[in-house]
Amino acid sequence: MSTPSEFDEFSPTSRVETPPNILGNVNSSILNSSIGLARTSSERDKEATPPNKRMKISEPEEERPLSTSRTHYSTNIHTTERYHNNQTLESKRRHRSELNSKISTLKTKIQEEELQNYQFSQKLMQLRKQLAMTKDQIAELGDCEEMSLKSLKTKYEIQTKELKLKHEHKLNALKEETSTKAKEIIDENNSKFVIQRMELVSVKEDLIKQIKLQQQELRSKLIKLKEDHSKTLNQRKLAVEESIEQLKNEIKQIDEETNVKLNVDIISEQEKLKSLTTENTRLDSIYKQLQVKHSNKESEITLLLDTIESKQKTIQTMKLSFEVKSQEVKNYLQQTEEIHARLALEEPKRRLLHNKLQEIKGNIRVYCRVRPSSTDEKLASLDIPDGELNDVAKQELVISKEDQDHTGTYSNSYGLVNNPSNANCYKFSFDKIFPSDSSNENIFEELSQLIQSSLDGFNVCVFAYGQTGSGKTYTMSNPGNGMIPLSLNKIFEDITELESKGWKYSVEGQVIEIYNENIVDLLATNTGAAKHEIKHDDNECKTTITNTTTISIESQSQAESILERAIKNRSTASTKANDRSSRSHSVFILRLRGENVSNGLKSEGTLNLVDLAGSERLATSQAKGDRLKETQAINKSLSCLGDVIFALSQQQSSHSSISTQHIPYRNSKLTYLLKHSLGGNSKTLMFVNISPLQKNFNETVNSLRFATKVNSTKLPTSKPNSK
Ligand SMILES: Nc1ncnc2c1ncn2[C@@H]1O[C@H](COP(=O)(O)OP(=O)(O)OP(=O)(O)O)[C@@H](O)[C@H]1O
Repeated sequence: MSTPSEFDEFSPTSRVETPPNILGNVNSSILNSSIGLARTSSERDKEATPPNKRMKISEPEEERPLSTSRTHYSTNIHTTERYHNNQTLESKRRHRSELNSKISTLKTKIQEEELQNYQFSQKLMQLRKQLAMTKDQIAELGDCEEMSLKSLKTKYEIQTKELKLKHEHKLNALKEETSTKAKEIIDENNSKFVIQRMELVSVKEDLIKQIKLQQQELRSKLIKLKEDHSKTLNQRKLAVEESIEQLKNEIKQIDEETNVKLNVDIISEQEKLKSLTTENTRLDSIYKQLQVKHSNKESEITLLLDTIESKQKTIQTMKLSFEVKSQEVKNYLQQTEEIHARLALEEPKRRLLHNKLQEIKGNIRVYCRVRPSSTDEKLASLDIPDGELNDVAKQELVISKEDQDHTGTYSNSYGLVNNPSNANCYKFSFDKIFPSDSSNENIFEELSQLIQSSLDGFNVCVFAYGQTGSGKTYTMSNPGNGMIPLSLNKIFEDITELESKGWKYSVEGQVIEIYNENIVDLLATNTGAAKHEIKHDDNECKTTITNTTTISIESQSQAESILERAIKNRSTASTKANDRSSRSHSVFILRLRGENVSNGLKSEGTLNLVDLAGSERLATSQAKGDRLKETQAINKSLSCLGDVIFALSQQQSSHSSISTQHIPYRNSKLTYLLKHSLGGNSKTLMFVNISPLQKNFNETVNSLRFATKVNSTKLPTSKPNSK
């Protein structure tokens, strides 16, 4: 793309706007002349020659091939084709004539153009000539200008010189004039100054006179002032002297007063000094006394030092004897260790003997416990004839519905048994009978041996049987001294004792409740109704309950808190189901696993502590609805318990060590759970709790009958779960 500046140089507008001055024409003529120099001579000739003479226009060339083609077609092509060809030829001819006319008009146009060009070139030449002329004129003008300039210069110089001269003349005249004027002025001023000076001198003299007068006045004034001042000074001096005198008098007075005071002080100080000297003499005497004491003490110290020396000697002798004693202790300890080792060796023997003793006592033991009465209600007659053992090593209990005066004890024998006519009089015999005044601790003495058996690897089952309110829970779970807390106490005591014999024990606990033949986990943290199934390993004589909480018990205190938790959970359930605790069996299961690191012996025993549901009969309880269902479930499970124990006794009486007799464990959840704690490898203790009240007589008799049935059973000789 061309820039506007390049384009504007040749545009018609730029030509119109350019002013037609001489310089512009000169430039264009110079331009044209330079262009003219660059052109060849032939080109210049062409420009000089008119275009119509120069151009040679040739005829159109289509004419010639048309005549040759026509002769060619006239011989070879068909007539119709020729007609068509003629037609086309005609149209082509017309077209050619049109074209020819167009060409001729174009030619005339070209000629016109060339003519115009020629005219333009002529004009250009004229302009070039004009330009050359103008150049010459300019040169002439330049020369003229130079000449005039020179003349002007000389003129200027002459005029300047003339002017300078004139100026100098004027200046000189002015100078002279000014100097005369100045002289005149100076002279004038000088005369004025002289006059003024004269005047001033006279003024000065006047002034000096005045000053002198004033000085005299001032001097006289000063003398007067000095006189006045000396007078006042004298007066003041006198006044000051007077005041000094006064002050001196005052000082004298003060001096006198101070002297008096000082005298008084000196007297008092002297008195003090006197008292101090007396004190000093007193202290002197004390010091003397102390010196005496000190000498006494010194003699005491020497005595003490002597005793210390003798004591040190005795310490020395004691040290020697201590060394001898410590050696003896070491020997004793060694002996103790040996004894312990021997004890560990003797332990299996001890276990065997202990078990034999338990067997002698009976693998099923029944203890009867009479609850104390707390009301004024009528009591039945209960007689425990002095607690003596009968010919089968049992204690007897005579019970009669006969009225008894409320004496609070049952130790009297009424001779009721000797009266066979008395239909309401019954005699029972058990392994042990605990009267109402027996404490839980007394009862536990009998149970503790079975705890030892459970640690030795036997399955032990402790029941509390009896009607509601007969004291089962009190016997089993009374906080602090129930059979369960005391058993736990005993277990942890024995475990620590057995540690010295090389035994290490682990204790696991579960607490469940059987209510309406359903198992409830009393240690569960969530209240969800998990299903519990009882499973047995008959080879290992082990029983497990699915989905129940098993807690590893490390200490007595932990065991107590577990028991508390179970009791709390049981009471919660009880509240929900209207005193359910009386109508459910609760079972505290303790698994005791022991291992002797010295001899590799292992033992595993289970201790089941069972608080059975109240055993009252349907007729007595007159239960209906849910209560009836509960009572039926209880009765069923309790009678199943009786059946199982009976079957076991039958098995025992057949003298068969191999289990051929069917034992109906499966008939109730309770018996099925206690399968391995009732038969075979087990020891059973049943507490039959009875009420002393006359109104409970029938239930008491029933309980005693059930207990008698159990007591008559002897389980086969058992072996511990030891490996
Ligand atoms: N030997 C006893 N000495 C003192 N109080 C006792 C004794 N035995 C029972 N009691 C008291 O008698 C009441 C009933 O006892 P307990 O609750 O133990 O009976 P229970 O047989 O467990 O009854 P339930 O079957 O309803 O659970 C309780 O208040 C208990 O403290």
